[in-house]
Amino acid sequence: MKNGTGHYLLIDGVSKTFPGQIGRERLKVLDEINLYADEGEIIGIVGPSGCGKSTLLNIIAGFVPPDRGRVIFCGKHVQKPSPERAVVFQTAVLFPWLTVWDNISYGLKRRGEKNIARLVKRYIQIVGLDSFEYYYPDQLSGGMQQRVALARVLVLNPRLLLMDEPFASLDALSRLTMSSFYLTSGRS
Ligand SMILES: Nc1ncnc2c1ncn2[C@@H]1O[C@H](COP(=O)(O)OP(=O)(O)OP(=O)(O)O)[C@@H](O)[C@H]1O
Repeated sequence: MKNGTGHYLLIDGVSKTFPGQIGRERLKVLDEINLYADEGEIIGIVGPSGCGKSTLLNIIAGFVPPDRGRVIFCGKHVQKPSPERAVVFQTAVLFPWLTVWDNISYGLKRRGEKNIARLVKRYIQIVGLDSFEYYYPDQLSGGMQQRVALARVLVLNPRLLLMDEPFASLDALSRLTMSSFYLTSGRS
């Protein structure tokens, strides 16, 4: 879908500073960032540690506001988080008191989705956790937890998927599998 600006996602002159150390001036992290993406596009943002990649992602997600500039997604000014813009973090953020199955079905239930069991089963299979449906997060390895986090987000079929080095805790083989899976995954 295009919007009034002609872009699916538009990052328009986004700047961000953070307080510096006591007595120092503010830390300029993002300076007039412009970027746009069309539907279906995959964009990777690379840069040295501390250059502001996560900060930009957090602004697109609506977790933090920019000092200047704006983010427009599907014609709407981003001002807060939305399930339309899902985020997978570097380390998995799961509900520790819920099983794999319940972590993945949580968002679907809240949304009142039908066919929850079919969808959850499918995504558990895709991320290769078939025999672990009833395990709790602390019974899984870091990479397995990350796969649950990915399935939990993808099952909701978000319009925008923001990933902050989500495969960092996976081994090379799992990383390959996960990348190809997420590129080809789509609700049917
Ligand atoms: N809440 C905050 N308060 C103060 N400074 C912050 C805050 N968040 C980020 N920063 C600073 O902003 C700069 C950019 O951080 P950010 O996490 O965006 O970098 P990054 O490019 O994602 O780094 P990495 O690749 O190491 O994860 C860093 O200097 C960091 O210290």
